[in-house]
Order: sequence, then C-alpha cells, then structure tokens
Amino acid sequence: MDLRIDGLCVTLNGQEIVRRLSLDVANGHVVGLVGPNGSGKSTALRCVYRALRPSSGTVWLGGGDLFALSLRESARTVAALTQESGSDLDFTVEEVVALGRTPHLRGNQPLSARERDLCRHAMERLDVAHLARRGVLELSGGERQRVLVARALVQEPRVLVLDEPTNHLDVRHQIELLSLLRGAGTTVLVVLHDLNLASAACDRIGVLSEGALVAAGTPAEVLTPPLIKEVFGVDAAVVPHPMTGDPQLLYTLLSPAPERGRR
Ligand SMILES: Nc1ncnc2c1ncn2[C@@H]1O[C@H](COP(=O)(O)OP(=O)(O)OP(=O)(O)O)[C@@H](O)[C@H]1O
Repeated sequence: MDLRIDGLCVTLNGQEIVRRLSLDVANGHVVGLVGPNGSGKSTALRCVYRALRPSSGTVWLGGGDLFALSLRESARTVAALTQESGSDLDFTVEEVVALGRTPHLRGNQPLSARERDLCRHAMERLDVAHLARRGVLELSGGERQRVLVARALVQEPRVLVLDEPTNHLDVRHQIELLSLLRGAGTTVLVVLHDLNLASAACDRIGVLSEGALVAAGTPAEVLTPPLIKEVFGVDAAVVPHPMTGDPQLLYTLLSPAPERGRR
C-alpha cells in the first residue's frame, strides 16, 4: 500500500515543529527519515500512526485519507514501533506479541491456530522465542525491542512505521532487523540515526532539518558530504561499500578546543 505524506504541518505550543513535509513511500519500499535531534522526525511519524493530528496537510494511505478511517481500520493497516512502545506492559513476551492481533479480533475472541502460528513464527524471526514465558519488564532493552517488533509483525500491517528501531540492539540484531524490514514486502517508513545503516536498508531517504524536508532521494543522491555538513555540521567522506556499493560515510572527530593557558 502506498503511503503519501502531503504538505504536513504540525504546530505544538505555538511552535511550528513540522513544516509542509511531503514524502512518498511506494508500496513495499523502505524509506528512511533522518535528521538531527529535534528536527521533527518523531513528530512527523506520530501523525502517520495517528498519535497526533496534523495542524494541516494529509496522510494518504493507498489513496484514502488516514484520518477518515475508523480507528480500528487504521490500527489494522498501520503498525508502529515507537520510542514509547510497550514500556508499560506487565505481560509475558508471548502475551505482548499476541496483542498485535488485537485490531483483527472481536471482543474476547481467542487466537486461531493460524494466529498462534503467526505469533510463534514472529518470535522465532526476532530471536525471542526462548523468552516466551518471561515478563517483558524483566528483559534487556534490546530483547524488549525485538519483542515489540514481533508484535508489530503479527499485526500483519500494510504499512509499518518505526522510530529508531535499532536503538538498544547489538550489531547482529540491528542487521537482522533491517534485513527483515527490507525483505518483508511491507511499506516501511523508518527513523534512523545511523546514516550508514539507512544507506544500506532504505530505497530512499528523506532528510529533515528544523522541521522541513531539505533532501529526498536514493541514498547516493542524498548522502553527500555537502548535505551532511549543512544539516549535521559534520565533515564526512563518502565511500562505496566494498561489498555492496552502498554509499558509506566516514567521519573524523572534531578538533579539540585549545586548552586555556597552554601554548
Ligand atoms: N508536545 C510537544 N510540545 C512542544 N514541543 C514539542 C512537543 N513534542 C516535541 N516537541 C519539540 O519538537 C521538536 C521536534 O521533536 P521530535 O521529537 O519530533 O524530534 P526528533 O527529530 O524525533 O528528535 P530526536 O532525534 O532527538 O529523537 C523538539 O524541539 C521538541 O522539543
């Protein structure tokens, strides 16, 4: 399903946080949203999973206005993994994963055999099946993050929205998660801080700066030294990945400020 963000504006407490953001995610594509801290990435994403109503602009899902759908219909269509997800859930891992089916169930209807299989399969894919009976609150940050991704997958969403999903994950689980997103065939909009992972995982990247989109295109079009300097204030060299050819950024540390009183 296509996702189109069209002229999105968000004003909070009289401050314009997102300014006329337009960004398309074609059906089955992975689009990354990157930008400095406070540039409005999470705020824009919140409009896509309906935690926030934009001040103006439209989020189109497959040609229909997201905010015109019933809450149940949009919960079936869009799954979100957010910074706030699941930190208040005092349930076992398997119970939390099963909650992903909630938008598809009526009342207290139990899960079908297919749905139980779906949950088991998602736990295996996210390497949390061995934790099934553990309480989520006693897991490490990375384990819990993987449980929440499994929950999002069992929702069988047509659009998946993730805010820094690699947060807390070790390098193997980061790579596994992004590979899974690339291979899922689902429309994905993902906020990432690691520009090299974004380059490897995304078909296209949008760059936000002070609430406005300043660049959008393929990783090679967007991740250029002048843009990185302008948006992040950092000098970077861009080299092709020796195995994949994806553009990869190399940084150097900033020169330390001269110490006072020393020559
Ligand atoms: N409810 C709110 N009321 C007022 N200002 C807010 C609110 N929520 C966010 N902001 C402000 O909006 C700006 C953008 O925040 P947002 O969380 O969208 O940025 P971000 O790009 O996701 O940042 P980060 O990379 O640090 O996660 C910040 O300056 C933040 O302080």
